[in-house]
Amino acid sequence: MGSAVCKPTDEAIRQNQKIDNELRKDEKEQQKKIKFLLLGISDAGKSTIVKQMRQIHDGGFNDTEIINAIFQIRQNIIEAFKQVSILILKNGSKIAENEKAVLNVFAYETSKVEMMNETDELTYLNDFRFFECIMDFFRTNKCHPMVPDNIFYFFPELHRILVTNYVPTIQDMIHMRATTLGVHEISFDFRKHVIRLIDVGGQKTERRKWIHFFEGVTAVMFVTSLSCFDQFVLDDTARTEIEEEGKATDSSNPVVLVSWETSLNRIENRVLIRSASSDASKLLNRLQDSVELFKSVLKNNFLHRSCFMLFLNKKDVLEHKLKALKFIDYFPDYSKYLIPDNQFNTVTSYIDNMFRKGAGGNQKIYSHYTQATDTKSIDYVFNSACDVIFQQYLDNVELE
Ligand SMILES: Nc1nc2c(ncn2[C@@H]2O[C@H](COP(=O)(O)OP(=O)(O)OP(=O)(O)O)[C@@H](O)[C@H]2O)c(=O)[nH]1
Ligand SMILES: [Mg+2]
Repeated sequence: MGSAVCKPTDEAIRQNQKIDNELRKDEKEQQKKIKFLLLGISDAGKSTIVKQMRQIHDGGFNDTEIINAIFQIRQNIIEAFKQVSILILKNGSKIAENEKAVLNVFAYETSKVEMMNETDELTYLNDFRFFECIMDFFRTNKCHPMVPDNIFYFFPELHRILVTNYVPTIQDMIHMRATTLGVHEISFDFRKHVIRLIDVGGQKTERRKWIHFFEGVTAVMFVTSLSCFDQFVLDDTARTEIEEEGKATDSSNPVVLVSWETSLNRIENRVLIRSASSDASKLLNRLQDSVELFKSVLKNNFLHRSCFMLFLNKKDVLEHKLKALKFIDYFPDYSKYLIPDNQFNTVTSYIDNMFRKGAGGNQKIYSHYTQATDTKSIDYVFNSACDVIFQQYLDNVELE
């Protein structure tokens, strides 16, 4: 008795082939996808790089984003004015009484400004920008550790921005600050590949989410701010102590006395200025924090096959800062370095070395000095970084 073999019909064969082809196509598509992870401390410039990539490769911003930006940018301006007001009031310089009253509103009752109707708010902001003390602040400062960097771009543009029919330009969108919460992804075609670019929040509370995205990462783009060498945050122990004891507003506490919340992020970072009275042991330099973070990312087992790109960002802000501040005052060890002058090239090479010291012998790190707000230069740097990443990626694929 012969066994009955069920012969597949032509239709079934065709269906099978179709499924096989689709699976192969999916596999190829997947291989073409390259995963880039942007990591780094808060305010380093990660999201700014994403915005530039969207602008260059992904059709730019849509209308809804542009409308939202009108309010976000105005909020950025109010927050910056708050910091500037606090600085001027603390400085104790002579100010006219009527101006002092307005400075006090910006410094300590910002919500009053935020609650105004649009016309009143715009008038209030427009009057404020012509105060002698405010104009003087922006005449003498091109950056300040307590004041968000973007206000130095926005201030000369306020005549255009503080009007009812304001429409943000692309440059305005790039300079706008919005702290990243959660994890965001964009993808775009690049050469023969699809790049998945993942942006995370850099605040300490956000960092615990990162690990969930570490698998299959082709390249880590670690972004750091070169210019944060004069900024401090409370170290973890001090922050816990202060928060637990509810002393956040106690002016007798020497650390809190010099702490002012900035728009860097409203949730957890208080950026501090070191003062003679501050307890240095409780302060963590933000550049040092960034170096430590880089070391811990490098050590992560999930990332041992990833390519590491270090973007030493905000080079324009660093250049300004070095005209007013001595790097050695913040990093005394710099005195032992080659020729420890205050020149941009020497300082940046020292900073680059600080990051490299954390790398193991066989881990290659490619670094770039960047200004993420400059579209042309970030496009150029991104392309050069991709040349290396793709080469390493193809070498790895061949080895598999
Ligand atoms: N002048 C200057 N400003 C920059 C540069 N890069 C970024 N910025 C500004 O710095 C601010 C912070 O940049 P973001 O890209 O939001 O920083 P981030 O790393 O995403 O910060 P988190 O989302 O908090 O992790 C924004 O206002 C940017 O416009 C730069 O190279 N030069
Ligand atoms: Mg961000």
